[in-house]
Amino acid sequence: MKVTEVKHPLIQHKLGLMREANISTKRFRELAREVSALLTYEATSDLALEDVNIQGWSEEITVQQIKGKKITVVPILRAGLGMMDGVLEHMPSAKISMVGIYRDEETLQPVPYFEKLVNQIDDRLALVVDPMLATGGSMIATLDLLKKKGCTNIKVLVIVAAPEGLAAVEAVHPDIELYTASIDDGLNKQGYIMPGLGDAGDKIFGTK
Ligand SMILES: O=P(O)(O)OC[C@H]1O[C@H](OP(=O)(O)OP(=O)(O)O)[C@H](O)[C@@H]1O
Ligand SMILES: O=c1cc[nH]c(=O)[nH]1
Ligand SMILES: [Mg+2]
Repeated sequence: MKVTEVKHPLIQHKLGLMREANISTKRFRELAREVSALLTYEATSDLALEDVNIQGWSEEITVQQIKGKKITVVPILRAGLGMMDGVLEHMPSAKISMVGIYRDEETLQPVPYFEKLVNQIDDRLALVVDPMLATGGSMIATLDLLKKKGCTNIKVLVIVAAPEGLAAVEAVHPDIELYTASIDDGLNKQGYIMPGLGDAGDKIFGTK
């Protein structure tokens, strides 16, 4: 699995701000969106371009455009929704595929509860977004689902990843490319990422 920890100063600065204990819902949301936009910039740096002829201001010219442009953003509900707008800043026409999965607080096992994917998802690059990769269970369940639907071109964007979650995803989905703002120290006894961000879904939605 290709894992990229994006060390760009803007990302590291914004991630540091997200870790502050008393951050407001508004600020956490803003920063999640901003970090997601920057991760998207990095994750799409290898998209193929093609030459296209257009009418320029004085003559016909050849410009470059992204080839195919078939992308679907896949937020893992709920917290993944906090990253969606940041991704869409760079690709406003992308289709959205929703996957609802929560992690059982006792067993830490993923519990799927919703699924609405775009048609012909097998034809698209899927950008899966979730701020937290902890045990990896929720991400593995999402990747299993996308592959079952025929998706072969998948990239994952997470704001914070635990080494345990990365190893778990790698073991089952070694073909995936993953971009993260930070590989943190590891999981605590409750399965939270340390130092992490706390409960990202609660922080984005203002629930406690
Ligand atoms: O890697 P894992 O151990 O599976 O944990 C990570 C998952 O936990 C969080 O979601 P949560 O279950 O809190 O749901 P929410 O987004 O609705 O708050 C997070 O957004 C991931 O989806
Ligand atoms: O640290 C963690 C782990 C799972 N889900 C979160 O929101 N935070
Ligand atoms: Mg949550």
